[in-house]
Amino acid sequence: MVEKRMPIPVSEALERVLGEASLIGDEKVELEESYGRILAEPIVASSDVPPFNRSPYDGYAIRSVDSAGASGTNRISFRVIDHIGAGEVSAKRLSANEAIRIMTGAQLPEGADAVVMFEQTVETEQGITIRKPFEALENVSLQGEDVQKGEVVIDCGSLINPGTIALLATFGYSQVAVAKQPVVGILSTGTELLGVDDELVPGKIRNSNGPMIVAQLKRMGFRCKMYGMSIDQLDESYEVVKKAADETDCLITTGGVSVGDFDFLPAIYERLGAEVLFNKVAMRPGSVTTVAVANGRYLFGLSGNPSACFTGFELFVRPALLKMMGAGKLYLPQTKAVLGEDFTKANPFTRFIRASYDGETVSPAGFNKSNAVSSIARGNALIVLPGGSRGFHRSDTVDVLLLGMEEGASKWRL
Ligand SMILES: Nc1nc2c(c(=O)[nH]1)N[C@H]1C(S)=C(S)[C@@H](COP(=O)(O)OP(=O)(O)OC[C@H]3O[C@@H](n4cnc5c(N)ncnc54)[C@H](O)[C@@H]3O)O[C@H]1N2
Ligand code: MOO
Ligand SMILES: [Mg+2]
Repeated sequence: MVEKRMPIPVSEALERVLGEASLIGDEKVELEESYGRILAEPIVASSDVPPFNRSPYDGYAIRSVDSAGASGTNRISFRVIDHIGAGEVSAKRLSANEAIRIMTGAQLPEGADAVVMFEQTVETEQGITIRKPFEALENVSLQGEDVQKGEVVIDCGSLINPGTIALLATFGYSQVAVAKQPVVGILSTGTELLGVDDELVPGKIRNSNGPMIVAQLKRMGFRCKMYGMSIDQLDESYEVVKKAADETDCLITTGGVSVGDFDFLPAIYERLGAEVLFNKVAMRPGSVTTVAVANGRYLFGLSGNPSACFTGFELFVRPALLKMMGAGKLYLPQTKAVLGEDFTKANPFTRFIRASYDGETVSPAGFNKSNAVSSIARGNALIVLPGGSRGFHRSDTVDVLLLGMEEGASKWRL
């Protein structure tokens, strides 16, 4: 008798997975190594930004009071007493009707409270004339207008993006506290599997899941430990899984989780004494996705079918790894879009369709069965159709998860 498995909703499965995540700890890295990592400390402004009042234009620094009453018929003259570029500080202090020629980024001289752009001046023998009055602080970039000293600018748990790098540099963080990255292992199971260089022979296929998961991890900035391929033989697979599980924080296996005669992962989990969190999820593809934990380590048993394997990674592995790092945004960004074509198949379970999203419309990316490889490559998104629904039509609005975005979302509605 084949074992009867009870499917649980995706949200419930996710909750069980995330409930097992323990923080991996943090480490210091050089600023230039920190891109793509998760901040393990908030960024606190060590100074105002900008740190001084400065000119946002190339022009002349003046005292606004001196410009009062200026007009086309009453041009007001200024004597130019100094000339500074960014990085220089004038030693002069402005007196009545004096101006300092100043370049963008230079600190406003003493006494000055406005800047006149070159284009608003006429040069004369002695200096310049202007034809309009300026208000106090007109054309001045104010100290602290961007960030104020002591402010928490970026929260702990944020992804370090290029802008974060700019901030870290602004505040003098030559080293940054970031979350350590979990050690992730990958093992592809299946007697049918060949390496990428092998010739196809009857009954065999090349291992595509292994390299695909390496790339899914790489997209998250992770490297991984490769455990290659193992044949469907219980003792042999057990030894590899045991070794890999001992050496990693998270082991991802592909294949061998269903109810077939050569699907040995369930027996391996049992032999390991692992706790199986679930082995059936109400989703398509990836219904057989199995997640277990042993000694505080994750064992992700992703389905062998490529589309199911891909989806299982994005839905469960990705948020779990991010949670281990204390990330604030665990989930793929979600949006709504208009369906580009009919999808009339019934959805007994929540269905995740590899799809192509153009910013407005989303359409299935071709052949979309669990065993499909092509639609993974052609897609940049997943359409989510709720379980128990059928008959989605062109122009209907559907939920979409976006793939490959730099940073995810902090909430999910599945
Ligand atoms: N009687 C039942 N049969 C099946 C059920 C079921 O509920 N009852 N579930 C089906 C579903 S759904 C899926 S999905 C698959 C899952 O199977 P496994 O996770 O056990 O994976 P395998 O049997 O090892 O392989 C499935 C499929 O994928 C190919 N594969 C495996 N590894 C790779 C790889 N590394 N690269 C590319 N392709 C791979 C493999 O050759 C098979 O074609 O079970 C259904 N059966
Ligand atoms: O796990 Mo299977 O992918 O539902 O097709
Ligand atoms: Mg199988």
